[in-house]
Amino acid sequence: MAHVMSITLNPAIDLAFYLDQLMLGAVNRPAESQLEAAGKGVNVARMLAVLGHQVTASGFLGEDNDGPFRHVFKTYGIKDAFVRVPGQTRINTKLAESDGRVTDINGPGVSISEADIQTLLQTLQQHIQHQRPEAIVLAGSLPQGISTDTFGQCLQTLKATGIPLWLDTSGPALTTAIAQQPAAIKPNEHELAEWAGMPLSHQRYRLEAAQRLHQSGIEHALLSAGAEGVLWVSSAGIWQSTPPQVDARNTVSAGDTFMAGMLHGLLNQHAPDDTLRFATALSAESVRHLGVGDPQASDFTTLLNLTQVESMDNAATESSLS
Ligand SMILES: Nc1ncnc2c1ncn2[C@@H]1O[C@H](COP(=O)(O)OP(=O)(O)O)[C@@H](O)[C@H]1O
Ligand SMILES: O=P(O)(O)OC[C@H]1O[C@](O)(COP(=O)(O)O)[C@@H](O)[C@@H]1O
Repeated sequence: MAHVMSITLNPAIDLAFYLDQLMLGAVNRPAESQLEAAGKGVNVARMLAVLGHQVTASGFLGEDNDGPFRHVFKTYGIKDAFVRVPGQTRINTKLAESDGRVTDINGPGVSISEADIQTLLQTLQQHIQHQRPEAIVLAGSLPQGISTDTFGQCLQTLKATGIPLWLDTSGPALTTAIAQQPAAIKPNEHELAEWAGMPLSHQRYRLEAAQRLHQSGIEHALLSAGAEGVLWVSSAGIWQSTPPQVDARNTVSAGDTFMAGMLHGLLNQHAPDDTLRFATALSAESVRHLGVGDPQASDFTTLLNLTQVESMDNAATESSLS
């Protein structure tokens, strides 16, 4: 199994409520609530650790409320290389309703200073030199105090290590990330629509956008679209997957589970269709509950068998001719 470094610049403690139906402006009494250390890179780290990889997690954590993170790192055997900064890590609220709708309220996060950024870069360099990870994942939004320019410089530093860099972010940070030509990127269709300059509601537009991403110099362009599945454009061809129908209770962290599943398959040199099938089935498994996917779920083999994967190479050729 591989060593992976996972970076979360703006982690969160996720507070999830399960409601029949959200009533705005009224007292809501959820049937269930849960509090968990999260943030995109933390979720990816946890999923990779579950899949047997050695993971070092880094980024910034508020020193006043890092208990839930320390608990997760200990439980999953993740090496804690987070830089502590004054204040509290944000709490993100997830309101999951019985029809599968989820409302996210994601806070801005702690304020990061120039000195904090330098400390983080030194910490990362030490860990990278010492452990030589086979991949670096950087996932999630930017905290206050990190501009897209600074983010771009951090990405350049990471890319200069020569270690494949996997990115998942949104908004202006996504545009900056794409410009740095990482090894892989995984936006969802709403996030990529901003960069593409058009809604990606149809498969044809998604295919064009994913191809453009790959042609811009990104080896693995991964475009996810919730229950409609994933498009993957790489030099190994174009693949599409459709997840099985599941009872979607909480879609939070589905994207993180998917990204970890893809990295797992590629690090283990699994065939492209097996890699995509596994990651898609694992992310479908994850939406049935809070948190990342469970490859030990009793029906996981059934989910794998029900996940459709097909080569799109012909469709892409037809699309470029029309
Ligand atoms: N309702 C759903 N049913 C089955 N699988 C889902 C569902 N929502 C998400 N997934 C799986 O999780 C993957 C990532 O979800 P998506 O919503 O696209 O990403 P993100 O969580 O980053 O917004 C999808 O490609 C799909 O495989
Ligand atoms: O950094 P952002 O973009 O605010 O996202 C943070 C949120 O993303 C999550 O990691 C979930 O991400 P995905 O649903 O995309 O997998 C939550 O745990 C967290 O609250």
